Amino acid sequence: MGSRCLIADAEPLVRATLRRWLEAHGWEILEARNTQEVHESLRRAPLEVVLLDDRLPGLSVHKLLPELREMSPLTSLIVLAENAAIDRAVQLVKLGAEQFLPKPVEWSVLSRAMECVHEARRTRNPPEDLDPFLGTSPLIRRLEATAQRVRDSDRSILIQGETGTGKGVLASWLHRHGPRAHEPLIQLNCAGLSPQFLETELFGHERGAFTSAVSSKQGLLERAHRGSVFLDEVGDMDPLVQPKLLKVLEERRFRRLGEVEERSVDIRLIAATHQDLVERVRARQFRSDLYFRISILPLHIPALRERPEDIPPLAHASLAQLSRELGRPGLKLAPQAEAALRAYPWPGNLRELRNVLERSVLLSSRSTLRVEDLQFNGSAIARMLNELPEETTSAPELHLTLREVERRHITRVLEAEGGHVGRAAQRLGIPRSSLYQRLKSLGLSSKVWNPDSKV
Ligand SMILES: Nc1ncnc2c1ncn2[C@@H]1O[C@H](COP(=O)(O)OP(=O)(O)OP(=O)(O)O)[C@@H](O)[C@H]1O
Repeated sequence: MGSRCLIADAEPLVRATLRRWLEAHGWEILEARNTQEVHESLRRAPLEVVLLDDRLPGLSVHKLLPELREMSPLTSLIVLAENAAIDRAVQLVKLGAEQFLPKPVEWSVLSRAMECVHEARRTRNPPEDLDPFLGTSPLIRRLEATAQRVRDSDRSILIQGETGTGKGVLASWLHRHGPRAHEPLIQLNCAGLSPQFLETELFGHERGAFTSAVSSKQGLLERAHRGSVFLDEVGDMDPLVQPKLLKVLEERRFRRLGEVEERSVDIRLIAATHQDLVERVRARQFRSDLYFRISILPLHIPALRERPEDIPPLAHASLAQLSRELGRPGLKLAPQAEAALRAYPWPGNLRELRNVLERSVLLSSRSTLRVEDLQFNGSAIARMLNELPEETTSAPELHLTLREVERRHITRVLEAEGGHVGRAAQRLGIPRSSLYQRLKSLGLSSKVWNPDSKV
């Protein structure tokens, strides 16, 4: 799934034209015809970008922009306007717009604007005020003890952990509590970047290095001089760029693209990956010399399902933060809601926990969330349920095949048991091994159950 962009414009033709171009460039598109629909879309799902016509019916753009800024601080707001006077642009930026594009929009201008959005997201620093060691489990205590030991070292650190476990949050903590805390921390996500792009981002280029290099550009390494570089998804780094990174780590030297002279740079590398790097080395996709260099000090963040006792304190911390951000004081969890959160397997880890709570708070007016307020609908389990055929009201289940009924029932029981195969098997009255066989033969993907769960 691509990044999400909302096109907010009253003109169907404008929406259709922008949609076609943006979809062709990998964006997932939502549309809004007025300001009310903009609010609804933002409440339903997180958005990376809103392309906002400044004459959208409903609230004036002067009122809407500050509201959207507050509702969703990480969404990029780009205003499209026919009146492209500079003082107007300045005014809109002051109100919270990130960019201002004159209408009719030229594709090259839009392309640059969307690239800026991607760039800002790739290099955006992780939130600084989160405590990466929240919880009481032995696993998280061990991680804290190891992190405390390595934070003062100047060696590279490798953080491993599933998606959403908080690798970026830990990287930020390591920088802020390390010897380079007063110097910059520069972040780059290496996933999906072509070797040329990655190289110019990291090392910069000289004027004329390639056709579109009309001026010279400083790379991220130079910007991070004396500070730290956080390379997220380092396992995805193109093999052509890997030896150049190794050279920086070993010799502290590099060349900008198209430059003859070498430059020196002093950085501390914090790398992160959700992949098994040893496996990548074995498959010859990651250089072994670079692996040994960056994995001297490895830190592993455990998945949330391995430490369910940490879920309640993490959920309470997220609710306290949401209380502040959304102006909803006293947000709490009812005991059953807390138990439901504990039982869920959280394939998307802390990020998913935060998203589920945010959605639940936005869609409920209660300050103590009950189990029925919890909005797991973005989760793998709920998606599976939604994919199942609708029940007919007159004769429920009669139109279903036996296989479909079985599939539906097993999915429901697994959902009720938070993806826990052992407990689901007990409820179904069959051995765990038989349930695994049924899951396989019914084609239920491991996303709906927790592969590590024990009876
Ligand atoms: N210690 C924490 N306390 C509260 N929330 C957290 C914590 N760590 C992470 N989160 C939540 O999870 C989100 C993802 O964190 P982060 O980007 O650090 O994870 P990640 O492991 O680097 O993810 P990815 O593998 O996708 O790069 C954060 O934006 C935050 O909402």
